[in-house]
Amino acid sequence: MERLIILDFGSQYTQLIARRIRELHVFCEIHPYTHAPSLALTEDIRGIILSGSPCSVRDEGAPNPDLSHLLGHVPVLGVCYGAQLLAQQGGGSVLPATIREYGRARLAELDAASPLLADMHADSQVWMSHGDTIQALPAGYNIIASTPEVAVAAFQIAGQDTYGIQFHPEVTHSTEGKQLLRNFVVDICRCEQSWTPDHFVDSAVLALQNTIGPDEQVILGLSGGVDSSVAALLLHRAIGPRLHGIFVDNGLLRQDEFATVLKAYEGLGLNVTGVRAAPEFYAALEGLSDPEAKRKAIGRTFIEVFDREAQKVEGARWLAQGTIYPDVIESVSVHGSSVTIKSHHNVGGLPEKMNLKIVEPLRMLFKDEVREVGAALELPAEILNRHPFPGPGLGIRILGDITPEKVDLLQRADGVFINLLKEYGLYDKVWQAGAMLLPVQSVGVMGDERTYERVVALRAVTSVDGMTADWAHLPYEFLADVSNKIINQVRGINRVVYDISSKPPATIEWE
Ligand SMILES: Nc1ncnc2c1ncn2[C@@H]1O[C@H](COP(=O)(O)OP(=O)(O)OP(=O)(O)O)[C@@H](O)[C@H]1O
Ligand SMILES: O=c1[nH]c(=O)c2[nH+]cn([C@@H]3O[C@H](COP(=O)(O)O)[C@@H](O)[C@H]3O)c2[nH]1
Ligand SMILES: NC(=O)CC[C@H](N)C(=O)O
Ligand SMILES: [Mg+2]
Repeated sequence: MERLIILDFGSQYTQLIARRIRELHVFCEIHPYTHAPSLALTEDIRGIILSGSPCSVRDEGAPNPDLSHLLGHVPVLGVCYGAQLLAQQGGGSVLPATIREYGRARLAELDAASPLLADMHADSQVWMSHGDTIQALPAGYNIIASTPEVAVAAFQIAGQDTYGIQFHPEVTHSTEGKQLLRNFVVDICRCEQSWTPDHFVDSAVLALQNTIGPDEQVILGLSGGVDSSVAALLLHRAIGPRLHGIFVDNGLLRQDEFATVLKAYEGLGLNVTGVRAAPEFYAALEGLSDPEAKRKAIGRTFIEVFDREAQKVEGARWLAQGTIYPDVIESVSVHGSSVTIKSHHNVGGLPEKMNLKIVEPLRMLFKDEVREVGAALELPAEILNRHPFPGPGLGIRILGDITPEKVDLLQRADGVFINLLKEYGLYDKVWQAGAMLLPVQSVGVMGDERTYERVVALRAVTSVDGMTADWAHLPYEFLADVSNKIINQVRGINRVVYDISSKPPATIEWE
């Protein structure tokens, strides 16, 4: 299958480049830049993109992999740091800019004959984010675009399909960025744009059949969420009854979720076992209030439960999970220099004693892509459109330590919120919603009596892929209604607040 490789130098925009390429129906993979020297140019690799970086090429120890076996043999596009690196490796000079450029700039001159810039305009708005600038290009490197501030806004190495650009085509604020990427991917790399959800299904099923031995059984953690359900349908198509789904009641699910989810799976012909393990999770969480400690305890207990269940299935060799790309990105840094935001419960790896290998068919997909694949597999709408719900569940929505009483309180408040969103026809308009139980008590007056009870924060966001999000601008009448119903119906809560933070700087979950 044709693909592009993005070599990641640690830019915050690397994933965005991947998304933009995939929007062009071309598959691409992100690899840490350290893979560059050993990258073998097989026929399926149609082009390479070098990402930006928080480093400066002038820093000692800055990423500086050997690219000589790639340049001239396959189309290469260097973006920002990638462009600076190409210039410096060729013998040009990169220096701190007198004016650092962050944000909007306009191209002033543009070589209309360059295939990279075809159908772009000379005054095109581009987005910049750099402190270094390419002062001098090596011989044989030709400028193809400039801005009033930066002479080398784009260049090409003569006689090669090697390009460098100082601006970021992947952000939507670069108004013709998509055109530039299309020019590179379609005209220069000659990709066929054949990567569609149906194509993904076929190749994923084939890959699973090749990976999983003919007598091997697979255990799959199923949650009722869209990721694991889509993974289940793919695996089911690949290996049929050798797939064994396990849905764990970790005591941190939503109101009535255990029963409703098991029922939804009955209709899909999947073989799913429900395992009630709430006491085990509560025991593991006892006394813990630090968010990362709680996440790790929950992750560990999940593994213990899966392990026990796997031992009941003869021939079980694999543990499948619905891990998707953002889970991976936010939990593990690509090469040690970017920070861990949160440890997602499902990416910690397995203890060796478990003797199971991990299979994650959706590991390279973004959420909206998973939904497209789910639609191609005819996953019922109730699961397909379900809001994401994190594996650690209410455990990371109860700030501080977890007790069954707090879980019960939050389940009821959350239930009121979600049901009302559905009643008002707002559920499908927001990307994710839920309630958080705060470790705060406040004074109220109910029926002329003083109360001193808990606060619930409601969170609803709009998003495309969960990587960035805005708070949902829910109607005031709705907020008034939900606040009133929670306070009247859920004893123990006397105050409701609405979270109006975007991501970044906040995250969607509070822990
Ligand atoms: N209660 C559970 N029982 C079994 N496995 C679970 C449970 N919760 C989560 N998992 C496993 O962890 C993975 C990651 O969870 P995550 O919440 O990211 O995905 P999801 O639940 O499938 O989809 P969504 O993000 O839409 O909720 C799941 O795909 C599933 O394999
Ligand atoms: O399966 C999961 N295991 C986790 O540990 C986890 N933590 C966050 N999330 C979900 O990921 C998305 C982004 O969440 P944050 O903005 O809070 O990082 C949101 O959709 C969150 O609900 C998780 N999902
Ligand atoms: N966005 C980037 O790649 C920045 C590269 C380098 N850190 C600079 O400031 O010039
Ligand atoms: Mg989930």
